[in-house]
Amino acid sequence: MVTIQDTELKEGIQEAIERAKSLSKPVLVSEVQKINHIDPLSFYAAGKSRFFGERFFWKDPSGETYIIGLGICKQIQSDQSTGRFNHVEKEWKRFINNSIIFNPYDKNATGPVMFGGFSFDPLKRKTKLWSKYSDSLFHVPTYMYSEMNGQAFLTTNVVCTQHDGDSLFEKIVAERGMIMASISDYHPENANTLQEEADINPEKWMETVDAVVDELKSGSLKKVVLARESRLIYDKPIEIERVLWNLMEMQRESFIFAFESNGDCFIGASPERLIKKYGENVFTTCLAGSIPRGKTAEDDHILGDALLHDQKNLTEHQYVVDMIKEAMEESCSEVELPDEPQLMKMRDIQHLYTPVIGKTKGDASLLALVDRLHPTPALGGLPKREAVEKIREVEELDRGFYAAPLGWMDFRGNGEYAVAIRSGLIQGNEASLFAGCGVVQDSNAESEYQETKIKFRPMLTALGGYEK
Ligand SMILES: C=C(O[C@@H]1C=C(C(=O)O)C=C[C@H]1O)C(=O)O
Ligand SMILES: [Mg+2]
Repeated sequence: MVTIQDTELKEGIQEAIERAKSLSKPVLVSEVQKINHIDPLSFYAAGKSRFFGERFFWKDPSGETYIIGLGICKQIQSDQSTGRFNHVEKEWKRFINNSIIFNPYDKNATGPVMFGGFSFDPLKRKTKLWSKYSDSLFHVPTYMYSEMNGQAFLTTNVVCTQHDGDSLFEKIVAERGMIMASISDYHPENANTLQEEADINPEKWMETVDAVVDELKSGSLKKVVLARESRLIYDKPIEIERVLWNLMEMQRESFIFAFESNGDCFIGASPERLIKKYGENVFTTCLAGSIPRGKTAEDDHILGDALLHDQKNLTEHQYVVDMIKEAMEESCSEVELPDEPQLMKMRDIQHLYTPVIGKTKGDASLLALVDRLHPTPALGGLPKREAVEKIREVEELDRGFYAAPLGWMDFRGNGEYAVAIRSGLIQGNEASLFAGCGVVQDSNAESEYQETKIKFRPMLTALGGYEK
C-alpha cells in the first residue's frame, strides 16, 4: 500500500486555480512522488473499469522504462497534414508553459508526459477503421506510473480552471486512493477463441507487389514498403491486459505498447526504435531485411548467416542506413554507426540491424527529429516522397497508426518513439493486424507474402489463435 503526502498537491491546486483566474485559461499542476515498485501491468489493469479507453502502456526493449497512464487530463490533436509534428510540439509547450510542477527528481518520464502518436500518412483516404484516432493524437494522463532504471514514480496531473474550488483536490485524492487500493497482481484470465480469420485480399496484394517491382525496375523509385491487413473475430471481447501479458512474455526484445482511444486499442510489440532523445544524446535504428528463425540452434545460425550475405536483403537494408545517416548528420554533430549490419533476433523473425547514435547540434527537438525521419525507408521507401505517394495510390490498407511514430515526450523534451509495427487495432471482440515488407527490384511476391505472414505472428500468438 502506498502512502502519499498531499501537501504539495493541495497547495499546488490552490495556486493553479488562482493562476487560472488571472490568466483566464486552464493551468496544469503536476506532482511527482517516489513510490515502491508496482507491477506495471497490475497498475494498468487497476484502471480498467474507471478509465477504459483512456489508458496507455509502454515498455522499452531494455526493460529500463515503463510508463503507464490512466485517465486523460489533456488531449493534444492536430488535423493539419503539413507541419503536424511542429504543431503538436507547440501545443505541448503551450500547455506546460504556465504549469506548476512539483518534481524534485531528475528522472526522465516523470512529471508531465504526453503519450501518443501520428498516423502514417495524413493524406491517405480515411476508412472507418481508424475513426477513433485522429492523425496526431496525444494524451497527458491524470495518473501515471513510471519506472526508470528500477526506480518507481507516481505522477498526478490535474488541470485546474478558474471555476474549480477546493473540492477538486478532494476528488483527485479520493480517486487516486481508490486506484492504488484496487491494485492487485494481474493474472490473465481464460483466453479467447478465434472464430474467423480473414486475410484481406492476399492475391490482390501480391499483384500489387508484382506491379511495384516492375516500376522499380524502370523508374526512379528504389524501394516501396507494402503492407496488408488480417481481420480476426473472437468469441468475446479481447482482454487488452492479457494481450499485453503475452507480448511481454513472448517479445522481450521489443517495445510493448498499448494506446486506447474511445474504446479501441492500438497495441503491439515493435522491435524498431525510430528515435530516442535523452538530453543531447540521440539513438536511432536501421532495421530492414528479414528471415525466419530456425527450429534448431544450428538451423537458426545458418538462416542468420544467409541473411547477413543475402544481396536482396542487404540492399533493402542499405537504403535505410543511407537515409538515416544523412538525416542524422544534418541534425547531429557526432554520428556513429557500424559499417556492417548485425542480426536482431526476435521470437518469430530475425532482421538486419544497424544501431545509430549521435549528439544533437543546436536545439533539434525530439519531434523535429521524428519529422525528419518519418517514414524511414524501412516503412515508406526511397525516395521518401515518391514512395509515400506510391503507397497512398496502390495500397488497399488504411494504415492509421501502423508503421508510424508512437511514444512519449516529457516536459524536459526527452522521450522516445518506436515505429509502431507488429501491431494491431483491437475493437471489442475483433482485431485488425498489420504487416508489411520492403519491396525492392529483386523482390518476389510470394516470398514477401510469406514474410508478412511471419510478421503477423507476434500479435496473432498474443491474441490467441495461433499455436505457440
Ligand atoms: C513493415 C514491417 O517491418 C519492416 C520491414 C522489414 C523488412 O521488410 O524486412 C523489416 C523490419 C521492419 O522495418 C512490419 O513488420 O510490418
Ligand atoms: Mg523485407
